[in-house]
Order: sequence, then C-alpha cells, then structure tokens
Amino acid sequence: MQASWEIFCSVVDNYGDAGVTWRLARQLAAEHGLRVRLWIDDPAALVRLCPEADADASRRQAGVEICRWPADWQPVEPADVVIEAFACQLPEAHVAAMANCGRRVLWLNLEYLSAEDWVGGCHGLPSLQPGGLQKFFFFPGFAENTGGLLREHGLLERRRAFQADAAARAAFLQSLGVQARPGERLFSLFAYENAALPGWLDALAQHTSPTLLLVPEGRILGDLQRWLDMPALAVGAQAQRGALRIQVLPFVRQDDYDRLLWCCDFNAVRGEDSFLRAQWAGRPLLWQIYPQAEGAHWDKLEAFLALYLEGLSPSGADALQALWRAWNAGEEMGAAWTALQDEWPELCAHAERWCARQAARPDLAAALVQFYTDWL
Ligand SMILES: Cc1cn([C@H]2C[C@H](O)[C@@H](COP(=O)(O)OP(=O)(O)O[C@H]3O[C@@H](C)[C@H](O)[C@@H](O)[C@H]3O)O2)c(=O)[nH]c1=O
Repeated sequence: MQASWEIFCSVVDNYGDAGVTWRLARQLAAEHGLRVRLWIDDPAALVRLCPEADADASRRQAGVEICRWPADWQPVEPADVVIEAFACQLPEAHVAAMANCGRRVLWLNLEYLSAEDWVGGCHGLPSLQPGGLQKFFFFPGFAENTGGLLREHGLLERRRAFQADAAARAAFLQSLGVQARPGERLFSLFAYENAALPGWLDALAQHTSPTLLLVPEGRILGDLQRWLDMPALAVGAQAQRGALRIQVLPFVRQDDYDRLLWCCDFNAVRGEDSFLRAQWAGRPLLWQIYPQAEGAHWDKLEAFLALYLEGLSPSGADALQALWRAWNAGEEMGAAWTALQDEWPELCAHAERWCARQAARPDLAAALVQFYTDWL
C-alpha cells in the first residue's frame, strides 16, 4: 500500500500558500501515486485557483482529498508523512496522535522559497521534538544542497509545444477575450500595489513598438485605474494610451495562468508561486517580492539576483537588476526600462538557459519522496 501524506496549509494572505500546497498535493498524488490529503483553513483561496474545489465539503479533486482545516479540530488518524507548510502550527491533538499512533510518522516543515546562501545549510536539519517525533526542515531552493523547485513532470515539454503552436495560443487568448494585434508584444502583470507602476506604464506608452498588457484582476487594479484616470476597472475593461493597450482579465484557474505566462513575451509576477512559474515559462520576467517587515525581503531579492544574473553580460545584468530594484523600491522605471530594451535578445536566451539549468535538478516533490524513502 502506498504511503499516505497530508499537507497543512494556513492561508496567511493572498494566494501563494494555497497555490504552492495545492500544486504540491496534486503532484504527489498524480506522479507518485500517493494518498494525499490537503488541510486548508481558508478553502475560498483554493477555489480561486481551482473552481471545482468545494469550499465546504471534504472532496477529492485531482486525486487529492481536500479538507477544511477546522478551528475546532476533530481527531483523525495521522498520515505517514505530515507536512506543515510554511511553519504553520499543527493542531496539538494531531501532534499527539502522530506521536501515539503506533507507527513512525515523518513530520516536515516545508519552508518558503529563498535563494539565500544559508538555506542550503539548514535544508534537511532535524528539529528536536518531545515524544520521540522526528521533524525536519525542508527548504525549496535553487542550489544543489536544497530541496529543489516545484516542477511537474513534462512541464517544459508542454510549455514549449504550446509556445510553438500559434493556433493553440490564439485559441487560449480568445477564450479570455484577448485578441492580440499584429506586431504587439504581449506582457502580463500580476503585482501588489506598486508606486513604480506609473513610470513603467509611461515608458510602455511612449515606446516605439506596441504592447498589449494583460492584467488579471487583483491588487494592482487600483494603481492601474489611477494611471488610466478611469472609473473602477472590471474584468474585460480595455484602454489604450500611446503605444500601450491594456486589458483586464479574470483571475484564471492555476493551469490557465501558466498558459497566460507562456503566451507572453514578458511577465511581471510576485510572491513565490507565480515567480517560479514565470521562470518555467522561459521568458524574461520582473519579480515583485512579497514585502516583509524591516525590509527582510531585500536580502532575498538580492540573493536571487546574484544567482540569476550569472552568465549575463555586464550591461544585461545591470539593466535587469536596475529594473527589478526600481520595481521593488517603487521608484522611477523609465531609464531602466529603456536600457533593458537593448538587452532584450540576450535576456530572452538567458531566461531559457536559466529554466533549463534549474530543470536539470530533481523537483521538489521528487526530493520530498526521496527524503521519506531515505528516512524509512
Ligand atoms: C494572477 C493569477 C494567479 N494565480 C495563482 C498563481 C499562484 O499559484 C497564486 C499566487 O501566488 P504567488 O505568486 O505566490 O503570490 P501571492 O502574493 O498571492 O502569495 C504570496 O503569499 C504570501 C503569504 C507569501 O508569503 C508569498 O511568498 C507569496 O506566496 O495565484 C492563478 O491561479 N490565476 C491568476 O489569474
């Protein structure tokens, strides 16, 4: 009988917690044939990513048993592997059940993704627990000594086939009500509120070639609306300013968001999961990191830049890091954006190279399964 796994997800805010755990749960079930249960305290977040996931009933979706994590915990038999995502606090009664169920239960704390150096040193370390339980830290990451990155089997092949198929791309865009005009560059924008947005939009509007910017509905719409000087923006809203055309899209299901990224020549993304998906899209990207207290996120941003810029020409690296820093500092983007245009072909080739390099490593789900096998 295959091992059973359960993942606990507490939704802090936004969609990243649900997005990462849902992706991992699906992959463990689909690719490793495991029995997987996902506990989530705010199923509404999951429903945005997978509209079929019922917010109230406990039901199976994509081979995963989805359960509301109730505030008033009722005892259940623990799985063989229990993952607490992002250091969420497991119910005390469940921890006791894990210690007393008469089997060895592996307890993993799956951490947030970071490119920082120290991550490799902490990946796989035990965290001593009373009652004989064995708990370990599991760190996703970009370096050899980390737990790797979430990447489904065959993802890059599917992505490349889609990108090579103009009819499939047009049909997908059409399903979202998007019709690109000849010669338009396609960009996507998924971001938190950002004071740097007007500067970037000005630069796009003044550019010599046309751009269609696709914006799934979300937190950036307020800034966009102010720049456009339009009343509240709803799904389907369109506007043109100079060379820039803008269209507001619905928030699409997670798999369709991948396709949107694959259609675009450039993707502005945020947080953790969309950031990674934009890397797998093999196209240049702009990352808005999740802001943390006391600017702790800047170390993470710089750590990623240090890795990602490796192998780029000095001018390409300068242009990209200037743009990312301005975007995250809420500063003027015009000069950095202009400088980036000269580096465009190199940045495109680099994005594919980076993607291939990262995809050569074992993925996170495979690394988790291997960790369990080694522990047994
Ligand atoms: C725009 C869009 C996104 N998505 C998905 C992609 C991702 O799975 C998810 C967004 O997650 P992220 O990109 O990680 O960004 P986020 O800002 O929503 O989540 C964040 O939450 C914080 C609590 C964490 O600390 C951050 O690290 C980060 O994960 O939404 C769709 O499914 N459809 C869409 O239309």
